[in-house]
Amino acid sequence: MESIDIGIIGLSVMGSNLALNMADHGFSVAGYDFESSFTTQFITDKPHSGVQGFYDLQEFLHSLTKPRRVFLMIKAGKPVDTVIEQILPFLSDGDIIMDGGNSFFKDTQRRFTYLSEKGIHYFGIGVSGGEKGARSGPALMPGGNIDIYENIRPVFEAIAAKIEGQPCCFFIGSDGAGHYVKMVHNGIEYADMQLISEAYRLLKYIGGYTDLEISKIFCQWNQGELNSYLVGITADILAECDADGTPLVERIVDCAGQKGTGRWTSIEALKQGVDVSIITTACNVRVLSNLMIDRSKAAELIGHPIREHCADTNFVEQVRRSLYTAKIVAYAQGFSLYRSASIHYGWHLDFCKIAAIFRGGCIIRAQFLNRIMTAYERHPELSNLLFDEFFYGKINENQASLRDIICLAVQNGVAVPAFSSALQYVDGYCGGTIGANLIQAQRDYFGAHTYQRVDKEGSFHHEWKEHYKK
Ligand SMILES: NC(=O)C1=CN([C@@H]2O[C@H](COP(=O)(O)OP(=O)(O)OC[C@H]3O[C@@H](n4cnc5c(N)ncnc54)[C@H](OP(=O)(O)O)[C@@H]3O)[C@@H](O)[C@H]2O)C=CC1
Ligand SMILES: O=C(CO)[C@H](O)[C@H](O)COP(=O)(O)O
Repeated sequence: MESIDIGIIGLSVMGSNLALNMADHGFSVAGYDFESSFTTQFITDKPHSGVQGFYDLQEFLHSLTKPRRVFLMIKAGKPVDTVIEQILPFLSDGDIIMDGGNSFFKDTQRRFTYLSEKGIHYFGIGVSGGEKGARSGPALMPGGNIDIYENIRPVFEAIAAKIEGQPCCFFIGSDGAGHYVKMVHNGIEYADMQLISEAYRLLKYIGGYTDLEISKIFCQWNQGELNSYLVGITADILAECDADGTPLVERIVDCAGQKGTGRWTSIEALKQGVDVSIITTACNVRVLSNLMIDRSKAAELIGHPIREHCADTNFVEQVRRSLYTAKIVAYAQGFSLYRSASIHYGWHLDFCKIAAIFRGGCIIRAQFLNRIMTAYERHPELSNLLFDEFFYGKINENQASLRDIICLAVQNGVAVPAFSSALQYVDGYCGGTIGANLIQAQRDYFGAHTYQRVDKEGSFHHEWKEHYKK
């Protein structure tokens, strides 16, 4: 025994496919799942000479070469703590536990410290790419102790997606940095999906296009600057029909779940004082989508404009430009949060490398990540992507389309909260004053919170006539 390179606990969608990917790259893999039928299914449905299934936890851990490398690919949250406690008695000094699930980064920081004190090394590894990515090349975001990273680097670089020959995997930073980067990746994923969904609804309800026609439009868009995994799969999805020929998407309930990473991004951004309004909007839409009964009640009570198919010949192009522009803003917001977190947590995040690894394997892979890389290569300290010449150039080029499309949507009662949020961000950022002078005055009026002046340094309080009159 003691000869297997790496052990994976959790043989569901992700764990089983990552195990096969590792085995394809010449690593011997031990697989274990607390549900024995998963192990049986794993070794019978997907047999591989490099993979061995185990039914006994102790045997599984004893099969691993020391220092042991144990990769957890299980449900995030309490199960990770439970499994860590279950395996700890069988581990020795210097062994390595890696958590590849979507764990909250603060849990990863806590586990990192807890296990370090016990002589166990801990890595939080962001994994993106879903089932297919796990099998043939995900994007990987490892965070932990850089001195130990060399011990696991060969495995992860081997199995990661490759772009221009480079693995979509690099050491992100200490303790929870890898999971943080994955969390915001998912936040951006929520925003991107919501924007695409709004573009679809515009094309459908204002453009009057059928699902199949919209699939072709997305297919066309995927050939240009919007080229991305999510635009590509949207084209596929819209072309898919149910048994009777009805577009399948029409048969799917208008209600979407969330496991938490988008919401965490939004909460974290509020704590950091960073505006990620498009991500927050996308979370809110998922929340609203779940209020099915309330939504139908509201639809009966509150009148709605009659929708017209009022698109002109330029309409599709205007929606495309709007989607591209709003997408730029969403990524700019996500990367602003990286910047703030990098300073706050002392992670020294490399934004260019983060954009680079997102180009392959992951759900938000997109051609325009090359533009983000270029922007950070040009200006590593860029405080907001919108200050890069390519991106502000695109906003200048396309903002008229975004405004026109939002007006059309508002007039027709087609909700486009993420498109609107993108424009509000741009207008708030670039439109001169945003009304905070009046807010300062109000705070000083009711709470004597003081205000700052444009013509003098310092803090001032005013004896507001009406407030202080006897
Ligand atoms: N699916 C995806 O596209 C992606 C998922 N992830 C993350 O990867 C992780 C695994 O995802 P996925 O493969 O989809 O599977 P699930 O998120 O459905 O989790 C199922 C796995 O977690 C294990 N598990 C659940 N509860 C416990 C527990 N209390 N103790 C021990 N094990 C437990 C299950 O084991 P058992 O059979 O014993 O119940 C099973 O192996 C999750 O954290 C997920 O968020 C990351 C990227 C993409
Ligand atoms: O991490 C992922 C993709 O990158 C997972 O698919 C995740 O489950 C997506 O988040 P949610 O379930 O909240 O939509």
